[in-house]
Amino acid sequence: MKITRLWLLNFRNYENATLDFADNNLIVGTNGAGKTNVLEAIDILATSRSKIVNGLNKCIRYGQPGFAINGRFDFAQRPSLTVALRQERGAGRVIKINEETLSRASELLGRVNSVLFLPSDLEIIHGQPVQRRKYLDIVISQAEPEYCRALQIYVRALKQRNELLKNMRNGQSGDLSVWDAQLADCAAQVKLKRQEYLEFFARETAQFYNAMGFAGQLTLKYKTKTLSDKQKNLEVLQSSRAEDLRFGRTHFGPHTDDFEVYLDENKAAEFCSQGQKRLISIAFKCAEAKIKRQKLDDPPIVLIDDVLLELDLVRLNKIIAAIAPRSQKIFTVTDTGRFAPELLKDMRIIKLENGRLV
Ligand SMILES: Nc1ncnc2c1ncn2[C@@H]1O[C@H](COP(=O)(O)OP(=O)(O)OP(=O)(O)O)[C@@H](O)[C@H]1O
Repeated sequence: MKITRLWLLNFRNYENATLDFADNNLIVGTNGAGKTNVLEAIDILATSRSKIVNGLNKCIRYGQPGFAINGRFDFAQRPSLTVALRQERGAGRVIKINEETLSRASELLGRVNSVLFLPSDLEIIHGQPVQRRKYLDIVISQAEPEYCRALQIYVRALKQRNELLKNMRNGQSGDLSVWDAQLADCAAQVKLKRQEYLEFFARETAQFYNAMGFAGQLTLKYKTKTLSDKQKNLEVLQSSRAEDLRFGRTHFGPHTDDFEVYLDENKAAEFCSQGQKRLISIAFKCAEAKIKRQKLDDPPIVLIDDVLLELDLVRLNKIIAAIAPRSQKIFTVTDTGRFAPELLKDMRIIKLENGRLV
């Protein structure tokens, strides 16, 4: 799929702008011109969230009551799609696909297929467990929207159980069994999917890392106590009630999962250089693109914010070819000098200045 037109109203530093895209695009502008904001907006149309800030209110142009983003997406084999997202300060999102309002934001998942490369992807390697879980959960949810539903039920049940544990700790009576049953079931579903996707990531990141021309064996370790069997999860939840009651929270379940990345048996977060971590995070994104290409049966739109540009051109070319041979690509750069003429040949150059096309 590809995005052909993006319209931004009061989004970040854009008052009102329309951008048209070709198959290969290079967004050029000085620091702060609004290049990343364009990629963020496209990614919001895919996930209904920002990967850069928590909460869409922060994306509203300063002093304005709300923003709107509108994207038109074309497919090789299907009719085009218009996705519109409007956010008013303090109110929820309204999302429309082809003018029809969605009742839940999660209905958007899987409709727009994109992969966003950001400098902050390094956090996959050395960030907190919650950031890795979030990354994995978003990828799986986009590829398999049913996963998102199991996860939402899990998160809601966990919140209710923790609430009840706190009340019971304060002397109120309560029955944990309803929440235990829901948690045990969803925990098994979440665990199985995370395991499946981490196995895929393990295989693919190792291959992409070596294909970029770097030596070393990349491996992943899924750190979880959650079990694939709901009955066994239920037994653990029941047997850990005393401890949960003492602390007023649930200790067991996929909300405590994590995964670690190793390069030649050394933990990447502690052992690897910044450059190596950057390359490993790029390998993750390449694997993500492959997952989406396979699961969603359509090459994802590849959005690359500066990050790959530290690499030499031979590697850059290799990566671009490996990520998505048939994908639409949108790069951002501060100047075109980094790009060899042969790479620039087929690119649409989009010049930006202070949130305006020039
Ligand atoms: N909510 C907002 N309202 C108005 N302007 C905003 C808002 N959020 C961010 N900005 C502005 O957007 C600009 C940053 O845009 P962006 O991150 O897209 O820049 P960039 O071109 O990618 O820069 P760099 O090359 O440094 O990464 C800054 O000038 C910032 O002040």
